[in-house]
Amino acid sequence: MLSINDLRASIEGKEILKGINLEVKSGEVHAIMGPNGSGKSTLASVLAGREEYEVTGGSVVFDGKDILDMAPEERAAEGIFLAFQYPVEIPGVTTINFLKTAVNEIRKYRGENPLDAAQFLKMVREKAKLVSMNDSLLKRALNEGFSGGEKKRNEIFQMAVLEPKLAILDETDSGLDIDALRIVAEGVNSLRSPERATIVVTHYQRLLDYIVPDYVHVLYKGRIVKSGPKELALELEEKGYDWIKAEVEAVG
Ligand SMILES: Nc1ncnc2c1ncn2[C@@H]1O[C@H](COP(=O)(O)OP(=O)(O)OP(=O)(O)O)[C@@H](O)[C@H]1O
Repeated sequence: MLSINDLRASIEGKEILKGINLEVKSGEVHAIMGPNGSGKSTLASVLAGREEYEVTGGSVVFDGKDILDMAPEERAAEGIFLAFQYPVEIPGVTTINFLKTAVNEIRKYRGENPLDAAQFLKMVREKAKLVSMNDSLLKRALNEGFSGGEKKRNEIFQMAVLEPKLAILDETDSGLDIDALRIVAEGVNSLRSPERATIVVTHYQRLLDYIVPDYVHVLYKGRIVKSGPKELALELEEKGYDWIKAEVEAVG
């Protein structure tokens, strides 16, 4: 589904990603961990097409198409969802209207008819139930005055409504409490299916107790320096990152 080859990216002339290689197949959940400043959020942002980052080499192929030349909206329409670390507030636009526009833009891109109000509401009610989203939040302006946990739930709800093929969750610095961890985990698990995949970027080993990943990767100095099964996250929790750093330095 997703094939990242020798991906390099810079910000303000500084190279942050120094040759990332990663294969994600449908049905899989991949966790990306690593010390502070290793490039995790940069990777998530580059995959989502955020413009501050300059891609200086490599390729990212999603469902057979190179996405690096696509605008973020096109990537979304192709089925990639990035839950932003700090979701934006849009005063005056309700969550539900925002989502209706987003869903219908994606349908248009795919050559499908837009959903009418009744069809959309029916779908939204089902999804809201799935992620225990409170009705009153849907009618409030997008993210305005939402607590951290409410924003998080809203983000996961957006993901449920948009039904992405690939969800990229960046939870490196989002201050998740136990409830928010559960919200994220339940959302991801409820969307787990053989046709979809998830990449979860996180510092929280605990999150991986709830979202059990198929693979764990450690990013360090802009490269994936170690990959392993879910047990690798436990080993990291116990031993920290120093042993991995030492291994990398020893190899040069
Ligand atoms: N806008 C920016 N301007 C300059 N440097 C940046 C910018 N954004 C990121 N960087 C640098 O890129 C490097 C990687 O940052 P990134 O946020 O991707 O790391 P991370 O692995 O997600 O870190 P953390 O675990 O601390 O969230 C850091 O050294 C950071 O200072």
